[in-house]
Amino acid sequence: MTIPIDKNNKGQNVIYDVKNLDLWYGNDQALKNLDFAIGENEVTAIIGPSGCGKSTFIKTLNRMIEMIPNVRTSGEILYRGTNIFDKSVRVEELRTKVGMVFQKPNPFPKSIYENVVYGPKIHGIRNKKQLMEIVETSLKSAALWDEVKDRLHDNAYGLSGGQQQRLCIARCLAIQPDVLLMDEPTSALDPIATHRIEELIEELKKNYTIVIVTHSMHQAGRISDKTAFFLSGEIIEFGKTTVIFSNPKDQRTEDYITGRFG
Ligand SMILES: Nc1ncnc2c1ncn2[C@@H]1O[C@H](COP(=O)(O)OP(=O)(O)OP(=O)(O)O)[C@@H](O)[C@H]1O
Repeated sequence: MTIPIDKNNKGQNVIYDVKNLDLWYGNDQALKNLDFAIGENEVTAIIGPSGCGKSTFIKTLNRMIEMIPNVRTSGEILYRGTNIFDKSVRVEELRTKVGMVFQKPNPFPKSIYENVVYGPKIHGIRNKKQLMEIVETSLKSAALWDEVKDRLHDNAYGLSGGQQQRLCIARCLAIQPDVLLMDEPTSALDPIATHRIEELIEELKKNYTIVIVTHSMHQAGRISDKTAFFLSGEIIEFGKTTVIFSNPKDQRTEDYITGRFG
C-alpha cells in the first residue's frame, strides 16, 4: 500500500527528516517504519487514538525516549541533516535545541525568575543584567510578562495552570531552542487558557518549529499547518492540515477525524 505522504514537504526547509523509523519497548513495537519530513517554522500536529505512538514519537525527536529502559530504535531521524542517533551527537546539545513542554505544567518549585534562568545558568550565564534580559525576553515571547513582571520572585506554584504552562514555554525559550515539542500542552487547561496557548503557538511559529501532540481535532485544525495521523504505530496519512481535514485520502483518517473511533 502506498502511504499518501508529502515526503519532501515541498516548499519548506526540512528540519526533521524521519527515515524508516522503528521503535520497540522490549519486544513490543510501538513505531513502525515512520517516513516523513517536518518543515521549518511550521506547526505539525500529531493525531491519533490513545496508544498509537504519538508521545513515543515526539519523545524520540529529542531522544528523551532513551530515559525509558529497554527502548530500541532503528532507522534515522535527520535533524538539520544530522542523524540524531549518530554517536557524535551529544544528547544534551540536542535537547538544548529541541525543547519540550508536557501535558501537565511542570514548573520547578522556585520563583518565576528562577524557573526562567535555570537553563541559562546551567549554560554558564551568570551576569545579572544578562539574566534579567533573558527573563524579560522569554516571558514576553511566552505572552506572560505583563501578568508577572511585578512578582518575578514569587513562587511559580502561585500561578494559574495556564500561566504555569506559559512559564514552562518561557523556560524552554530561555535557552534559545530551534524546535518546541508539545505533548498535549492544553489538555489540563480550561478553554480560555487553551485559547491563549493556541494564540501563542501561532505567534511562536514565526521563530520556531513546533510539533504538537493533540487529542483535539479542533485544535489540530485551528493551529497546525501539517497533520500526521498515527494508528497502531504507523503513519496512515500525512500532509497539509486543510487537506487532511477536508479531503482525507484514507478511510481510517476520515473515520478518526469524524469521530467514528478513537
Ligand atoms: N514506558 C513504556 N514501556 C512499555 N510500553 C510503553 C511505554 N510507553 C508507552 N508504551 C506503549 O507504546 C504504545 C504507544 O504509546 P504512546 O504513549 O506513545 O501512545 P499515545 O498515542 O501517546 O497515547 P495517549 O494518547 O494515550 O497518550 C502503547 O502500546 C503503549 O502501551
